[in-house]
Amino acid sequence: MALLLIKSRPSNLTNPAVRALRFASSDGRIQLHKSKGQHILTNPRVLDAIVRRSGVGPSDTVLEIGPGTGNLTLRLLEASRRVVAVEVDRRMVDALSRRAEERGFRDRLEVIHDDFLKTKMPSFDLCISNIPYMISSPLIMKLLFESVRPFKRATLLLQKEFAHRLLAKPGNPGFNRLAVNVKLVAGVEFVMNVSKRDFVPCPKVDSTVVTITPKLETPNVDLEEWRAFTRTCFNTKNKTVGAIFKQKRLLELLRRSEDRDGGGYVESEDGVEMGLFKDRIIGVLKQEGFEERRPSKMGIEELLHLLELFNQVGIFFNERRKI
Ligand SMILES: C[S@@+](CC[C@H](N)C(=O)[O-])C[C@H]1O[C@@H](n2cnc3c(N)ncnc32)[C@H](O)[C@@H]1O
Repeated sequence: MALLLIKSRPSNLTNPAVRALRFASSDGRIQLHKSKGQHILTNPRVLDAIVRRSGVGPSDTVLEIGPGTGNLTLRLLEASRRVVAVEVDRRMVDALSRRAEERGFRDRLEVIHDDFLKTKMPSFDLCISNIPYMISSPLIMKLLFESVRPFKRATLLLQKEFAHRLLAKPGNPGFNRLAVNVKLVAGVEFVMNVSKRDFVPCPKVDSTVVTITPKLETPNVDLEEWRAFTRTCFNTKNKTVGAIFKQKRLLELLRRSEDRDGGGYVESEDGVEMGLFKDRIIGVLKQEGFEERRPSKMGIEELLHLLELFNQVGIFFNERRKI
């Protein structure tokens, strides 16, 4: 029986202009690549605190994204039933596998050698990771919207400013589309700040640990439509939602604008045009150019439903709030 599972796929992260850094680890010298976000968390107190605050228990399967040389992984193996780690760098996969084997953990560790954003999502109870910061947004979207089955919680070490935008309330500076998308399906909580001095090599920015807990019930919404809708709302900087969709006026205009064939365009005060065909919204045209969208299944009723959901996540249509 293969005890240490390593699934492999060639990496496409082969930028020749990569800026490499020298780092002396306990496993020998490994060249760390900034382009892969390789900042190793070395402070044992912080590592222990992350494990403790994650609430991991002996029955949990943990997903770790970007385990690196395994400083966090070994602690997670001590505390959990099983760890599935996804790592893009072959050298890290080897270093981690060696360390896990030395510590007698090899039958409880599965290492997937792949880019997390491209790999098939494994099943897991908890995700606990010091992630590569440059893929933070797509990583969180993948966790929340592509998980095979519901998971309990994700405990993530994020760049401090990024974490604070996720924690921001509607109307606060920094509140962005990712925060809205996350808020629809999950709750985000602050856990602790981590100094940049706790990493080797020392990054330019401090970090923050947050937990992201999926809601037990998610709203009844076509997530693809929701994401297109929030993209429209957040593409127009420094505007309120009310300015983008003047609800009554927009709907009146939409209905009146329909031509003989059932198609038409209307323009809002902010230069946002919506294309209609037989009561279906087929595209959004803005001052900067046409935003490509597949013909939408969304009709006027669905648009109103999305606006209602916006209220539920705390963005009120009629309030003059900046988003
Ligand atoms: C910030 S380091 C964290 C290392 C380790 N978890 C720690 O706490 O010390 C990020 C790790 O993610 C890996 N990585 C970068 N991009 C990745 C991707 N797209 N998929 C999976 N792993 C990735 C890097 O090779 C690196 O090992």
